[in-house]
Amino acid sequence: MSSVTTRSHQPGAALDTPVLDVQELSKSYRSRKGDVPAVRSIEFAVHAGQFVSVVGPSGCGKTTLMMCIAGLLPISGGAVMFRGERMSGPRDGVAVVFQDYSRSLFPWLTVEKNVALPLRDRGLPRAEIGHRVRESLEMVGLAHAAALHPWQLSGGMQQRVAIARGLAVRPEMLIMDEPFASVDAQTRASLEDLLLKVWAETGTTVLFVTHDIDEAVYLSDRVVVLSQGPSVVVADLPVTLDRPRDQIATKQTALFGELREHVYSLVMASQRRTSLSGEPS
Ligand SMILES: Nc1ncnc2c1ncn2[C@@H]1O[C@H](COP(=O)(O)OP(=O)(O)OP(=O)(O)O)[C@@H](O)[C@H]1O
Repeated sequence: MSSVTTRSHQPGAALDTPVLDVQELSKSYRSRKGDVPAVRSIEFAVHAGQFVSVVGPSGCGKTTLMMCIAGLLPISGGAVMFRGERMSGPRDGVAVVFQDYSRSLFPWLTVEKNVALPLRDRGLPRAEIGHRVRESLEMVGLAHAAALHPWQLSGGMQQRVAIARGLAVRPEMLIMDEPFASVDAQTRASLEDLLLKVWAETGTTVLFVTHDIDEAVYLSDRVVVLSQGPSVVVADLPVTLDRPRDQIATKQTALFGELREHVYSLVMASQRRTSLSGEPS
């Protein structure tokens, strides 16, 4: 059993201080023709322990937004506040998991060494590194694979290693950018459930980007819907489905159907408005 401190998750509880407060964030990329805006004026907050997903039309700026929030890209305007402090670069309390596990894991390092990497960077003592690596590999069910190399694992297992690496730093917030987009549907469902289990065990705040509206509704406490790029927030919807969730029972509820339809219609409406006017609304 994992020795991680277990915090029982109560959606709606301890929601006073936002862990993350995104204030009028804008980001433009430089091009030869001048600045090209990718996100316009994004505003939302995420409170401690919440699971919040961000969805939007393809190319609307989801990855750009996540990179800005993680402190990996400089912002053009507004502010990203983490626990009330303005973020100006990567922070120890924030871990990021990307879609492409094959590029984020080092093939020449064992699973154990991949997970240990950010802990070595932070200069943690050896014994503490060993403890945390074992703990996070246990959380994702990969304790037995510690001595293997990424290329000896399936895609789903490699993404579990990437998640373990994020968890090993015991982040206050885990940012995930389409983490399950490169695996098959069955693996995706089991990774979603694994993530919900780890989230409930650790109480980590999760900010999750996905193309998949069903996935966003299934996992989240809230779904933030972005417009076509340069994006703004068009809706911030609470998801009041009971927890723990179940791939079959939850998705059969009337509420799940209503929520997915609502989010889907918002995304489609935003796409339609853009293609009719040529301008994002
Ligand atoms: N490094 C860059 N330089 C210039 N423009 C960029 C850069 N990265 C992204 N863009 C542009 O910014 C806009 C938003 O891209 P981004 O990848 O953030 O969107 P996305 O919503 O994550 O896309 P997808 O849904 O396809 O994953 C796009 O028009 C894209 O072409």
